[in-house]
Amino acid sequence: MASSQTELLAEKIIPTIDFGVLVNGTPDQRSGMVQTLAKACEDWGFFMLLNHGMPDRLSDEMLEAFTVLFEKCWKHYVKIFVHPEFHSVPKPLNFRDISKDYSECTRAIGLELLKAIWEGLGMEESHINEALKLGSCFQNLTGNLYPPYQNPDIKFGFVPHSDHGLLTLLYQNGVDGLQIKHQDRWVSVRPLPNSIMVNTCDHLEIVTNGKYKAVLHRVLLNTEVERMSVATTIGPSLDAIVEPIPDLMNEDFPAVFRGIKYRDYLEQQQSNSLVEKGALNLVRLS
Ligand SMILES: O=C(O)CCC(=O)C(=O)O
Ligand SMILES: [Fe+2]
Repeated sequence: MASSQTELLAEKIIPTIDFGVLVNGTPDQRSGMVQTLAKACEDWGFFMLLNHGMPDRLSDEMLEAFTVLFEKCWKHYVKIFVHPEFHSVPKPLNFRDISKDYSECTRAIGLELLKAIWEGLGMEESHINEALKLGSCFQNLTGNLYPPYQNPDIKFGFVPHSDHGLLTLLYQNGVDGLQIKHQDRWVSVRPLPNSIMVNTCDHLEIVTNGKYKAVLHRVLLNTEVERMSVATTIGPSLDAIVEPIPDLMNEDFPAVFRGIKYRDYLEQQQSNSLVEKGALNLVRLS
C-alpha cells in the first residue's frame, strides 16, 4: 500500500503541457490542451511546460547571474520582488537586466497559463483578472542554492510546503532534488530537457474553492553535486481580496475558504513559522 514515505520516480507520468499549442494551436487543438491543463491542475497541481518560448540563453544567464550573486554575498537564498515594481540587486552588474528579462518572460508565460486555466474552469477571463487585479499581479523571483551536503541528519534543503500565490515557475541547473506529494506519495521530479516546472499555489486553491489544490513539495539535498533553482511565483495583486469564485460554489459546495487580502495572507504567512499548508489552513472554513 502507498505510504507517505514511499518515493517514486515518475518522470514518465507527470503531465506535460505544450505551451506552443495553447498559444499557436488551432481552436480545437487549444481547447484539447486547455482540458489537459485542467486535468493536470486537478490531478497533480504540477506539470512540465514544453515549447514555452523562453530562450535557453535567458534561463542559463539567469542561473549564471545567481551563481555569481551567491559567490559574492555568501548566501544560499536570494528573493527579489519584480512586479508590479521591479527591484533588483546592484551587483553583479548584469543581474538587473537579466532578472528583468527573465521576470517579464516568465510573467507573460504565467499569465497566459492562467488565462487557459480560467478557460478550463469555464470562468470569464476578464471577470477573474479584474477580481484578482492581475494587471498589477505580484511576482517574486528567488534563487536557491543547495551545496552538496554530507550530514545524514539533514536530508532536506526545503521542507514540505506549498507556495503562496497562483502559479510558481521553476527552472533548475540540471541537478534533481525536487519532490512533489501526489496521492500520498513523494514523487521525484526529473524535468524533461528545456522544460519549465510549474506548480499550483495556495491562492489558486482558494479561488477554485479547493478544486485545484496547491501542491506540497520539498527538496532533497544531494550528497555529491551542487543544485541550483530559480523560482518565480505569480500571484494576485497585493490589494486583491482573494476568495472562492461564486461560480464554483453552490448549496452542495459552499465556500471552503474565507476571503483574505493577498497582502494580509503574506504577512500572516511570514510572521508564523508555518509548515506544510499552515498558512492556507488559517483561512480554511471547514
Ligand atoms: O528548489 C526547488 O526545486 C524548489 C524551491 C521552492 O520550493 C521554493 O522556492 O519555494
Ligand atoms: Fe516552493
